Amino acid sequence: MEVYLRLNPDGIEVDADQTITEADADLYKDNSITFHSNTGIGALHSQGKETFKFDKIFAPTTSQNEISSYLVPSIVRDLYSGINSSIITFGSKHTGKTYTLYGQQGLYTGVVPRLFTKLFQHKDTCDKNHAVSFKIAALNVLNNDTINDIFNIGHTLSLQKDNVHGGYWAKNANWLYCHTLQELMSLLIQISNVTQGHTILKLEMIQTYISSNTIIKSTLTIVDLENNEPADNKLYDKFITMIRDVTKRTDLKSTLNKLIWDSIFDNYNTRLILTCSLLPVCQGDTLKILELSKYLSKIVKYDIIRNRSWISPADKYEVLSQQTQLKSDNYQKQIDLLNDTISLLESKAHDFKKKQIETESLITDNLSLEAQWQNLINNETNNETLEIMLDKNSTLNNQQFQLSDQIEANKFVHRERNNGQRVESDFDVMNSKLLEFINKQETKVQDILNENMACKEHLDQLQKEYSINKEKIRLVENEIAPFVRKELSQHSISSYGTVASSVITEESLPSSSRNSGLFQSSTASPSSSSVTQRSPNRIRSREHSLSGFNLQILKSK
Ligand SMILES: Nc1ncnc2c1ncn2[C@@H]1O[C@H](COP(=O)(O)OP(=O)(O)OP(=O)(O)O)[C@@H](O)[C@H]1O
Repeated sequence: MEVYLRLNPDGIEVDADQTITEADADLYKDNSITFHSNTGIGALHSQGKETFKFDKIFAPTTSQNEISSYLVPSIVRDLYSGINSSIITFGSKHTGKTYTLYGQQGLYTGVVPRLFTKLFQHKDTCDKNHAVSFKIAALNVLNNDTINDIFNIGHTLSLQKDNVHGGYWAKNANWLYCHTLQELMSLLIQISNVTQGHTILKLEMIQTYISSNTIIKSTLTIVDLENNEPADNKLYDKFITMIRDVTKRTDLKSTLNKLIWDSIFDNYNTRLILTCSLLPVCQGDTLKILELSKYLSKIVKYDIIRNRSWISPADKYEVLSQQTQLKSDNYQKQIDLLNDTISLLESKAHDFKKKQIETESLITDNLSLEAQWQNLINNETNNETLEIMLDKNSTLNNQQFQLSDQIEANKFVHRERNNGQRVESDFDVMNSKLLEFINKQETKVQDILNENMACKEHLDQLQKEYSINKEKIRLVENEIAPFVRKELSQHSISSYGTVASSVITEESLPSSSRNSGLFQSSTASPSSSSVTQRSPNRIRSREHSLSGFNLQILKSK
């Protein structure tokens, strides 16, 4: 942090008796002010002669151009180097804080508009590879600690921690992009028209180096602290308390303190401009401001640097450029690694998919086997079928073994027949021989079957005739014989056997036996004579004689 003092020109031209004169103080010597103990501020100071040192004292006659020429170039350089910068004005009432920052209303010739102009001028000199853009947000912090968004009037904002940039900022504050200097200037006018309480303005600068794919962000924070309160009131104490709290890292309570503390201490290159007046009526306030500077120089110069909270622009630039180089070096390596990892993962995924399909098919097979097994357990018929199948299978196996044994045996026989010489029989030859053998066997079987069929037909015929003859005998015995016996008894025929056969004619039978069909095939087969064991010729002659005999019986009646 650099601490500057700007003295207000009020009273410079008034009567020498009423102003601090060269005689009262060694003004601006080596950027310090020394008061003599007997007059003016020196008289107020209890310890008499006192010297207050600053990084720079801007005399009452310092013009806006001079102070800007001193401050602006270093701030532009910082911002383009990626270093955050802040300008804070603090001082007695109406001593030129706003005037220093923004200038006289309507003219805007203060440090800030000049700084903005220089930033845009520098942007125009950047090459095509180096793109620069700006965005701006502006807040008013009132004495009751409420925050108003200047770009969204009427909206009170709450505070939130800025985890990206550090410190605190207003939640949902409006950020407006500015593509031209004119846009930025018109926003500056808008800000100055609604200033109320403490005004905090943030300009974020984003630089993109397209070829190296690097983005550098830097922020400019401008704080115009209001001091409407009497000199002995608390703003000085509040300010000192804030600085003390921040350096001691104790919790900050006030919204204002939270909003500005990182602009002062957290990696910001801070320019604190203290303003005061040399008018006799302001001497009490001026003394407080001067003492403040003394306090600041003590704390800031030692504590902040010792805590390494502040990094010098050169160090920060070095770190940034090293990081950028490291990033680009590692970039390709990271891509290669990622590609390797991706292909490894893909192959693993492929393997896994394959295994998964195999497992699924195994599971399906198992389920089907299980179902079959369950089915077999549940169904006894199937069990029996299975047993039969197993039996058949084992029989088949036995036969196969037997066949192979036979083949082996054949080979052996074959070798034997070749006088013990080792002759390998080709399986095909063996097979065809076997087939030939089987065919022959089959033909034989077929012949036997045909013969059997013929025999069977003959047998059936014989059986049929046998049963017809048997029926005839039954008929003779049961129905015809009694009738014949009756006739014989009536005509005294002595021999039953000879007469019985002579009376068998259709007309002589009882009506129940006439259509029985017994006589239809009586002459069909020579075998029918087997019943009486007589030749066919003899039967024919007997019939002839029987019909004459029948006539005789009827005549005798
Ligand atoms: N160095 C200067 N040269 C010429 N005029 C100045 C200078 N400083 C301040 N003034 C004038 O003094 C008046 C008060 O200045 P300014 O409003 O900037 O004070 P301030 O400290 O911001 O006041 P406040 O405490 O009310 O915020 C303005 O009219 C301004 O133009």
